[in-house]
Amino acid sequence: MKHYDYIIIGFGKGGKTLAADLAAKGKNVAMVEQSAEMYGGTCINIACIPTKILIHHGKKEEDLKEDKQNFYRSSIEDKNKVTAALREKNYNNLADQETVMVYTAKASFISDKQVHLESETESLDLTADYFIINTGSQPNIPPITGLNETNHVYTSTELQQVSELPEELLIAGGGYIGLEFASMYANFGSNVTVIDSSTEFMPQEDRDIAEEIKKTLQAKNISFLQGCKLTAVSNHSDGIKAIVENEAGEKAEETASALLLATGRKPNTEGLNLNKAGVEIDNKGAVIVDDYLRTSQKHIWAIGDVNGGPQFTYISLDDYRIIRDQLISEGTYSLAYRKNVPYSVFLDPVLSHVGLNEKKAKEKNIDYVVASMPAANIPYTKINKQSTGLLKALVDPETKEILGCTLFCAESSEIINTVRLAMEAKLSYTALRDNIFTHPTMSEGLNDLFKKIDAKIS
Ligand SMILES: Cc1cc2nc3c(=O)[nH]c(=O)nc-3n(C[C@H](O)[C@H](O)[C@H](O)COP(=O)(O)OP(=O)(O)OC[C@H]3O[C@@H](n4cnc5c(N)ncnc54)[C@H](O)[C@@H]3O)c2cc1C
Ligand SMILES: NC(=O)c1ccc[n+]([C@@H]2O[C@H](COP(=O)([O-])OP(=O)(O)OC[C@H]3O[C@@H](n4cnc5c(N)ncnc54)[C@H](O)[C@@H]3O)[C@@H](O)[C@H]2O)c1
Repeated sequence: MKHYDYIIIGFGKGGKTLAADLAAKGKNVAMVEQSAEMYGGTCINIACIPTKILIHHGKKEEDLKEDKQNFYRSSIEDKNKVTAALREKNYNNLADQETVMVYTAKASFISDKQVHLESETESLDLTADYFIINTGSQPNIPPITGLNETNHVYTSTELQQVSELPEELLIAGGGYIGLEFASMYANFGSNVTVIDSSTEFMPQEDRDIAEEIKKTLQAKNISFLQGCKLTAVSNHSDGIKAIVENEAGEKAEETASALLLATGRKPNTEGLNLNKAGVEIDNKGAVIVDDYLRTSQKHIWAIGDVNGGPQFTYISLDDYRIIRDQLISEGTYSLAYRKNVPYSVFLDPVLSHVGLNEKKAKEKNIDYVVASMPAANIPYTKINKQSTGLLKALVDPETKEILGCTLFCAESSEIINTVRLAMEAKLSYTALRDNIFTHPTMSEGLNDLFKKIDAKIS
């Protein structure tokens, strides 16, 4: 039986980066990926990269989209071309290493030192000293009557494979995927309705930000059925019929050409036989880890979505840093040091956030001053013609440090990283107020946003 120093299960962001580092140190590594369509993991094949390619195409000028079906088809083709190239590059990055073997098979544990690999062509067992579980997450599908008998119902992965633009798209779920897809498909020319079980639109955001976003999405003709659950689906002429139930139990019918299920994602632990390895999971199926991402077995780590942390590619990468530190360096970096995790929701314009907003500051009883500014105040919006949006910043009136920032404006996914760096460095808000930014740019909006704090601080 072949023995490795490390077996990594799942070709995710953290695992593939770790595999390359371990190979550079001369370690023997087996990378096990269940699907030849998934070398490189979720991000490059079915998530961040392909969806952002489509979002980018969707934002192009209207005259290019005159034949919307044709335009959409060519956007899907472009997306497929890029992901295929990335997949190949990711495969070769590891397969070309002398001490790495890539196996295309589904892995499951036999014991805490042995895994079984199963594919259409091979069935074998491997042993290792150490294991990294990096199996990601999968769509969480709530119980919906008629799902298995109904056509034109898709997960985010499946919808990206359909090259026909749905005329009417129903989306169940008003979270990251639901809203990004709503904005994107509306830009491509679909009529979009979002069914969201949450009573509040974007409940985690401050109401002024959420209202600005909702107004912007409604201006794209996106409709919202807030506080409503999708409970049943059936075939209807060339599309689907959906039964939607509000909190009072009243039922309504919606019809559309297609339905996207964007109702959350759950850790991918089914079928791994973790009990045979003595690795514990929680009641949501996530692998239980300590601050160093060690599982209940000290020689087995879990990295990325599967450990139940925030589901972002950059968190999988930061998980990698924690494990790399233990394997290759002094092992001091841990979850305890991870603060101010930013996020960007790729709407049009993008919503980005880091740290506290007013809602969270109030919940935590934290003293703050706040300043806000319309995106239209930034001179660059006269050039990019993207004047929609609102910017907000919270500052600690005692220390003058930045507590948080929400940017709903063009290019906010770039700008937010500067704000986070200032927060991590514990700089005074005046550092951003007075920073020399190039001109004309969206970033220079930070000068004006933080200048507004002056008047709030005595
Ligand atoms: C539509 C969509 C858009 C997204 N957009 C963004 C974004 O813009 N920015 C962002 O930061 N995040 C985004 N995310 C989230 C991000 O994609 C994930 O958080 C990230 O890819 C998770 O990476 P990972 O390292 O946990 O594992 P993954 O990249 O998910 O890799 C897990 C791999 O394990 C394999 N696997 C599973 N079980 C087994 C097994 N038993 N044996 C062998 N192999 C197995 C899977 O096939 C998969 O390739 C998005 C997600 C979705 C669905
Ligand atoms: N830009 C990004 O970084 C990005 C983009 C896409 C996805 N992601 C990641 O992927 C994860 C999964 O995204 P998601 O949007 O699927 O999950 P989510 O948890 O963000 O949102 C799920 C939504 O579904 C709703 N819902 C649940 N059951 C429902 C039902 N029966 N009917 C109607 N609504 C229902 C919930 O109220 C919630 O709003 C996110 O948590 C995020 O971390 C990140």
